[in-house]
Amino acid sequence: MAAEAFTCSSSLQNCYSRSLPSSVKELSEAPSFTSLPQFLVSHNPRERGELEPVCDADQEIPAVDFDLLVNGSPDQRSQVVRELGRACRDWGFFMVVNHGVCEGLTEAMKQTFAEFFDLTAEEKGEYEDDGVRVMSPIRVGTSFNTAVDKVRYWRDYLKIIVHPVFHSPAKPPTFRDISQEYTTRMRALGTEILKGIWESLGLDGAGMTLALNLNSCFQILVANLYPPCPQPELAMGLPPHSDYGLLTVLCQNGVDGLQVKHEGKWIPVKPRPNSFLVNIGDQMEIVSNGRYKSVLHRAVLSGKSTRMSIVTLLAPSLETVVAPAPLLVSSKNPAAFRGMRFGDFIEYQQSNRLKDKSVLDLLRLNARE
Ligand SMILES: O=C(O)CCC(=O)C(=O)O
Ligand SMILES: [Fe+2]
Repeated sequence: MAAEAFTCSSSLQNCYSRSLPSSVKELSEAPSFTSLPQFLVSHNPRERGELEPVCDADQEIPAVDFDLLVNGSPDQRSQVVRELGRACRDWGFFMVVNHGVCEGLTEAMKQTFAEFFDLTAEEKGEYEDDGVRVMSPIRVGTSFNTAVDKVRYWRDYLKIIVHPVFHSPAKPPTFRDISQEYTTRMRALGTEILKGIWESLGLDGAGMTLALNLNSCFQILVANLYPPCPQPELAMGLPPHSDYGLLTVLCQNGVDGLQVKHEGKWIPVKPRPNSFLVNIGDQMEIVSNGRYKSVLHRAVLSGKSTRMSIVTLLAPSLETVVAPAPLLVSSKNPAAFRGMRFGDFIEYQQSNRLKDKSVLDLLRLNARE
């Protein structure tokens, strides 16, 4: 496919109903598509002087034993809580092992997402993301937000708000049951991890649900699809960003691509069988008064394989005004952020370009960061 013909379609933007490629998946599958049109060139490491990844293994990434956290003796729990605290402080992300979520469920979730992405453009078009109604419960699209992106990222997505009200696309027929079970398990897992993190800050774990209105927490399920890219070094799946929630639980399909910034360097995170990767989000940085920082990460591409990641993001209810926990604020540690209603934070984050920690940065109260 000629780059020009593709470009003038203004495609990947509003063309699900037309006979043009409507996704990077479709584009990637076109036999004659061999080079990227300019609007998909989103990465030039030399120009940006970015640091290249330096580690080719992730053995240092902390692991947290979920079973010991919830079923261990009080001593074992205290030990895991301390490890959680260290992981949050030093890394902002960690692997969760012994989580008790059956592998069959995670595999079924990946499979049913793959079937969704295989639906026709017309079938998916019902949920097309217009980039403006960013709180629509089900959104399908490409890039991050095509209404504001300067360049297109090489990523197709399906985003579904699953709590406090559960939503599901009608197709494929298995989607509803599988996603309901998966998201319920993820919410339970995430809430227990949040409790451990809360305790590691010296706060009362039992008070967390009330403080963050977690009974009506905001939870979103996102599938990211990164098809093989003909020029992977010139494009990005997702640019460096932090996640907007309290924490994110991620599973991957076995293809490399996630990189996390740690001590100024990009570290590739190898998908580890039967584990979830958890990272701290912006709301946790705010409530912890900057003790636990949200972590920058990005998705790079493969020339050969399709990568899929499934993201569960947990956050306070939309009405919650998120501010530093009062017990973590003192004259020695003044509030580092001003409070903001979470619903306003997410709308702003989703309506603007994805760039580093730009939304959180707007709330900083002093320059000590
Ligand atoms: O694909 C990945 O591994 C990361 C996805 C991600 O960062 C996101 O959806 O926010
Ligand atoms: Fe992310």
